[in-house]
Amino acid sequence: MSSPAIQWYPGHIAKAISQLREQLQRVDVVIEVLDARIPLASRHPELGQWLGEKPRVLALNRVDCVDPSALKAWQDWFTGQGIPVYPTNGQSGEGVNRLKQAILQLGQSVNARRQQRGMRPRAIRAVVVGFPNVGKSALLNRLLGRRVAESAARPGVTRQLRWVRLGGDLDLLDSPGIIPPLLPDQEAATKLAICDDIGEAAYTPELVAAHFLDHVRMVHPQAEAILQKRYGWSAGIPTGEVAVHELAERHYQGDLERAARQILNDYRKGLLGPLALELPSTPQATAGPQE
Ligand SMILES: Nc1nc2c(ncn2[C@@H]2O[C@H](COP(=O)(O)OP(=O)(O)OP(=O)(O)O)[C@@H](O)[C@H]2O)c(=O)[nH]1
Repeated sequence: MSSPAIQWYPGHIAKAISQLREQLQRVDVVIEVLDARIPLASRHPELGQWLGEKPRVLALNRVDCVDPSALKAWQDWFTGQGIPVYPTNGQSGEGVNRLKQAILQLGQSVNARRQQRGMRPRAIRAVVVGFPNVGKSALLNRLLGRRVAESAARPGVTRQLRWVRLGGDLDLLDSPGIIPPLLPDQEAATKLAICDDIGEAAYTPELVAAHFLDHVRMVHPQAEAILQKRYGWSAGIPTGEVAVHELAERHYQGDLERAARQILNDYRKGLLGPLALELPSTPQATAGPQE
């Protein structure tokens, strides 16, 4: 099935990216936040170039939204590529201490250099970057142990770069979700839409929900039974498109958009269970992350 056409680039993002690139000079460590359901689709393709040799850690956030075997597979996959990755849950705080230790450890060389020059140690400066709605603000709050950034269940909440300095061992720069100006990989863009990691204005829910149903049944053989149980579908519904139509007819007086939103929201809220949309064994993983 071909992916629905998706394009999204809100006005504030271009400005945020140029400010972010400016601020990177002042930063010791970069925390790149990925959506554990789609670790490849949620990697920003240009970030590697902007960062150069800057120390970086990956936070694989929303670990509660994927099954443990998928999580383990991704940890092994990233580790195998020499990329340190830290599974986190921005809502519960799980994994955040390990992430913080890794950040502080990476930043240690800054204070070692300062000490050599007879200067006093200072807080490590880190920036939290990633696509919209992946959980950057939630993680920032967890890392600082205080609710200082607004975190909400919709993309595009954080609009400006902002340093948060609480006088502890870590200063953090919160940044708006960044996305590339063009999304040439429409398969990846569709996954971002399914996971609510790009704005609703970018896509048609019916097409995205249909794609989700086709995709999730391909990746997880058990999804068929889960979907049948939740939506009362009989066995053998051939395509996601037919399934969305069927649900709309049965429950929403033929309103396809409402049926589609129901399916997408159920997935996003975890009501279909923890289901990763990408696994390292699926073909796209063999190419490795784009840099
Ligand atoms: N289930 C689950 N939800 C999470 C997790 N981390 C964050 N969230 C929720 O995801 C939503 C988005 O989180 P934010 O912290 O606002 O995301 P953001 O990346 O800062 O979003 P933008 O400001 O749009 O760039 C919020 O409702 C969070 O509570 C997680 O690990 N698991």
